[in-house]
Amino acid sequence: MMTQHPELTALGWTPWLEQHAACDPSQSIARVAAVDRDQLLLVDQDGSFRAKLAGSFLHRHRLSHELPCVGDWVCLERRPGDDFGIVHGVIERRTSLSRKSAGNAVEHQTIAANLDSVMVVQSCHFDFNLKRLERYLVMVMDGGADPYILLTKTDLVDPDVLAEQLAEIHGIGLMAPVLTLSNLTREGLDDLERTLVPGKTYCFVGSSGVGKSTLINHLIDRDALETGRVSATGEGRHTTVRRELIRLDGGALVIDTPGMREFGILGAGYGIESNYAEITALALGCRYRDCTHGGESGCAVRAAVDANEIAREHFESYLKLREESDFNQMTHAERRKKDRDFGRFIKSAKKDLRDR
Ligand SMILES: Nc1nc2c(ncn2[C@@H]2O[C@H](COP(=O)(O)OP(=O)(O)OP(=O)(O)O)[C@@H](O)[C@H]2O)c(=O)[nH]1
Ligand SMILES: [Zn+2]
Repeated sequence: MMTQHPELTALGWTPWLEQHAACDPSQSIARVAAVDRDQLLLVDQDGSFRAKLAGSFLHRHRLSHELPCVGDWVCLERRPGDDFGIVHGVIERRTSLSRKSAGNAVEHQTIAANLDSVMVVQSCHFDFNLKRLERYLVMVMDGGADPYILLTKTDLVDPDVLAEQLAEIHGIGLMAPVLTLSNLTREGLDDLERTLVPGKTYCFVGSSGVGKSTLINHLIDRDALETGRVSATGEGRHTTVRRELIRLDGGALVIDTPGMREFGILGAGYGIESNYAEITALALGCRYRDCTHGGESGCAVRAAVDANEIAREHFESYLKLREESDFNQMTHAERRKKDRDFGRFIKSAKKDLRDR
């Protein structure tokens, strides 16, 4: 049954989610604002409330990435007078940001879901590093969100240094929009705020100390910070859950989780792009964000292979690895289907390469 939920638009609800939601007509929809062990803090048009996962849901979903994370949308049952909502399902994620658990290819942890854009933050003072920037951009794009590059602490470097860094970013063909700012002088803060679209969801990733917290504090005013803390008394105990999905005064949504902060360190061991840095860097220059390099127009990777700037075998092994990586991130049903489709695609991509 198709229902519209205009009341949820301000929280990030979209037609795509509407199409992919498979909630029971008796269930309502809410977004996950924080996860606190076995409890969830949810928000809907009426405000925030707590919820727990239905036993049947836990029984069916044992992998960590199948459990709700901040930014997820869930189907729930909520009876008047109940302290807790009961979550019966997680609505398919449009995008996500995840990291692999060490030593396990299938098990990976989703840090945040349904992000529209991810701002990859580097400080132009000491922290600036193109290779690491590429790695972050690839991780963001792998999860389906649009990347932005944000250089902070512009007050600490000469304008020449900043100009040189911008030239380097453009020089390797990165297509993500670049913003610069100083949390100290607040120069560039207005530009960033203008970039944030109401109803869209953002997060900031980057190494520790680049100024993410300072920036988010600038974006949120004190009032929002206070209301962001939700206290609730239930079952004789008092809990305070720090809300990680924040709605700014301008209407944009920002996800700020501790997991996001660690993302930089833990994400660094990520596999594919370290060996295929040139390819993934080139991929950022492809016309389509979701380019598979399988023959789309404006494909920067194919162009480089054709120009012999990248060895064909190298490209083929990249495709192979990419296939495995994508495969690992899918559900079992998706896998059975994609296994066949992607097999055909790889075959035709290879044949295509040989035929040239
Ligand atoms: N000069 C200058 N200092 C800044 C700027 N932004 C942040 N800082 C300082 O840099 C230090 C680290 O800033 P944070 O906001 O805590 O950095 P973070 O990225 O949130 O770090 P984690 O919370 O560890 O991930 C603090 O002492 C800030 O005051 C800036 O634009 N210019
Ligand atoms: Zn391409």
